[in-house]
Parts: sequence; structure tokens; C-alpha cells
Amino acid sequence: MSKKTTVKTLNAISEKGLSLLTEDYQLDEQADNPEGIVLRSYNMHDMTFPSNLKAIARAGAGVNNIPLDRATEEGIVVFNTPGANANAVKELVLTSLMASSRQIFDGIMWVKTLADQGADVPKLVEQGKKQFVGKEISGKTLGVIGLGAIGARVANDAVELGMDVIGYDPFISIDMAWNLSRAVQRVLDIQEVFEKADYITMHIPLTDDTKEMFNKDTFKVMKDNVYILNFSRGELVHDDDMKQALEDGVVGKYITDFPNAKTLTMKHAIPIPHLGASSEESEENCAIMAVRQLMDYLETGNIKNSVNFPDAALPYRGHKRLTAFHKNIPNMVGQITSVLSNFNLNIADMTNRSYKEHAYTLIDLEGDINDADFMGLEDKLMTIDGMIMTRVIQ
Ligand SMILES: NC(=O)C1=CN([C@@H]2O[C@H](COP(=O)(O)OP(=O)(O)OC[C@H]3O[C@@H](n4cnc5c(N)ncnc54)[C@H](O)[C@@H]3O)[C@@H](O)[C@H]2O)C=CC1
Ligand SMILES: O=C(O)CCC(=O)C(=O)O
Repeated sequence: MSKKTTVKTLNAISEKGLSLLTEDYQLDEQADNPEGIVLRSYNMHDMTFPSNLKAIARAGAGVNNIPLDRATEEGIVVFNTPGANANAVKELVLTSLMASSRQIFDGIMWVKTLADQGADVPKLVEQGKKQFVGKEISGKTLGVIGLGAIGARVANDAVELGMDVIGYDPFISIDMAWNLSRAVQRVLDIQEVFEKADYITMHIPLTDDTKEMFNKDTFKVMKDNVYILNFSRGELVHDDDMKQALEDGVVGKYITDFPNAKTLTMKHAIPIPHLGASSEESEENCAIMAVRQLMDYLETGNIKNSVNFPDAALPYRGHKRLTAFHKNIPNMVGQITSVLSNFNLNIADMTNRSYKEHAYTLIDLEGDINDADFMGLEDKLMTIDGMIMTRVIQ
């Protein structure tokens, strides 16, 4: 019996996805040395990668919880599931936008304080409700920073709700640009969003460039009483500056899906316990996509939706296949094919794709090849300068 491939989960992953793992796999939450890992927001930064680990599948969008550079250096592919939870996040953004604008959260908290007022409750409600007069969003300006899977959906639906929408994304993909409503006004300078918007929602990854993008300098430019929605990552906002801006009334409300000890005590902050992607549908979509991508890579070497390797695929026709991940430098393919010819192995098909400083080569080998024909092949390939990882799939 051939050895099963071990997959470990680091968070609760929907059964709809995990049940796709066939009998060739064993799912083991305690495994020390799995070939694949599936996770959601688990922080992997302090984790040493197991020696057998080949792939990490993030059931979700953000990958700031995974040490990408280290994974790349160790030849471990990292996947995410673009768009799979975007509708869930969009719905919660729009819910929060409307609910906060109508002071629903404050109103609910207040009305609960009347619990011991007996028959007077209806009268007190009618007297007290004037504290919670809100604003309609129709006709107001929404600034959307980041027009990817979530931002584009939020922008389009906000247009349908009667808002004037300004969008900023200097790196927008062609697909997203096509999907964007023509009523969304795209701007090239983020300052324009800060200056004009009554509500600002951010849908960007956390990177060195975006960290604390919302700070006292950017608050200075914004309209007084602007509402800020953060369903992206807590670290995009400078907490102390936000606290001050809320106290000064520069920011009217801060709705954040990423509570921490500071935001929980901020006046006018509305903390949500990271529920953006927590819908049944989104959890299933993400798990199914993550597990499929992981299995495809482990079984065929094909890559789709990686954040650190190039996407690459060859139709898998049962050939013995060699995969190699290496530096994107001249003559790597030449050196690989030369090693193959020294081993008397003939190429049936191949592809080579690059992403930034790295490249990935998939080679199908022709004919009936025995295990013995591969003896020493991977060791030899690993002696090529710039080679990071090789794998024979048989
Ligand atoms: N609250 C939650 O549960 C969830 C949070 N997220 C967060 O939302 C973020 C966005 O998710 P998606 O829309 O699915 O990702 P995406 O990759 O589809 O879109 C991100 C967009 O941000 C743009 N962008 C990057 N840097 C930018 C910058 N400096 N200024 C303006 N635009 C910039 C990119 O060009 C891209 O279009 C994720 O990175 C993650 O951190 C995602 C899913 C669930
Ligand atoms: O898995 C989750 O609940 C978090 C989703 C998220 O933050 C993301 O996809 O970036």
C-alpha cells in the first residue's frame, strides 16, 4: 500500500472542503510533518516549517499571517482563494455602513439599559430615540480604497444604493476594472478620496506599504465626522491616531472587524469580532477552493492562485512528471534538460513560468520509466546553482 499524503489543518475548516480529500490522504490535526497545511487566520510566523511541507492553502484572501518570503526560500507554495469570501465581506460592509449611519448599534445598547423599566419602556423609547437620529447613505459619497474582489463589489452595490462612489486602486486588475460599474468614479490620487468622502471603506492587503496608512496626517485631510470602515486588517490604522481623531470628532465612527485592546475602549468605535468572512457560504467556498488547489498541486504539480509561485499548468496525462522551483536566472531550463538527458530521460511536454525573482518548471517525461531511472535525479538537480526545490510525481 502506498503511503498516504498527510494534510494538517490549523483552523476550523469547513467539512465541505475537507471531505474532498480522497482515501489517498490522511487528515491529521496533530501531524508533525504534513505535506500540506490548510488554514484560515492562524499566525504561522513563529512556526518552523515541517521538513515534508510542500504547500500551504489559505482558505481566505489575506496572507499576512503566513511568512511568504520564508516559504518561498524553502520551496513551499502558498495558495489563497481569491474572491471566495468576497460576497460575505461585502454584505457585512454594507450592513455596517447602513447600521452605523442610522446609529443602530448605539441605539440597541441604549435600549437594553431600559430592561428594568417595566411598563414605562415604550414611553421611554419614544422619549429617548431622538438621541439616535441617523443619516441616510443615499446621496452621500463613499470612498473605496482597493477595488479588488471585495472593494469592487462594495463599490458597485453602493452605487445601487444611491451613493456617489469614488474608487482608488493604482493596481486594479483588468478583470476588476471590467466588472466595475461605470458610475464608480476612479481617482488617481488617494487624497481625493480622503478629501471628498463621507464614508471611507478600505479593501487592501496589509503590506509594508499600506501599514498604518490611516494616521493623523491622512485624518487631517478628511471631512469632519467621516465614517471609516476597516474590514481589511487592523494594522492599516494607527490606533492612537484613530483614538484621537474619534475624540476630536474628525472621525465620527470607526467600524473595525479587527478589535484589539485599544480599539475596544475607543469612543465611537464599533468593534466586530472578525466576522467578515464568517458566513456558511463563504466558509464552504474558501475550503473547497483551498483543498482543490492543494490537492491539484500535490498530485500534479499544477499551480493556480498561488501568492508566491507563478501559476503554471500542464494537462496531467499520467506521465511521470518533474517539477522544479528555482531562481529566475538564465540557463536554468537548459541545465535541467541537460541533467535529464544525462539520465537518458526524454521530455514529452514542458512549461516554465516566472514570478518576480523565481520560476517554476513542469516537465512531463516520455515513455515507460522505472523508479530506478530516477535514482539520484533529484539530488543531481539540486546541485544546480539557483535550484530551490524539485519533486518527481509518479
Ligand atoms: N474581514 C475579513 O474577514 C476579510 C478581510 N479580508 C481582507 O481584505 C483584503 C482585500 O481582500 P480582496 O478584495 O479579496 O483582495 P483582492 O486582492 O481581490 O483586492 C485587493 C485590491 O487592493 C489593491 N491594492 C493593493 N495595494 C493598494 C494600495 N496601496 N492602494 C489601493 N489599492 C491597493 C489591489 O490592486 C487589489 O485590487 C485582504 O487582503 C484581507 O486583508 C479579506 C477577506 C475577508
Ligand atoms: O477566515 C477568516 O475568517 C478570515 C478571513 C480573512 O480575513 C481573509 O480572508 O483575509
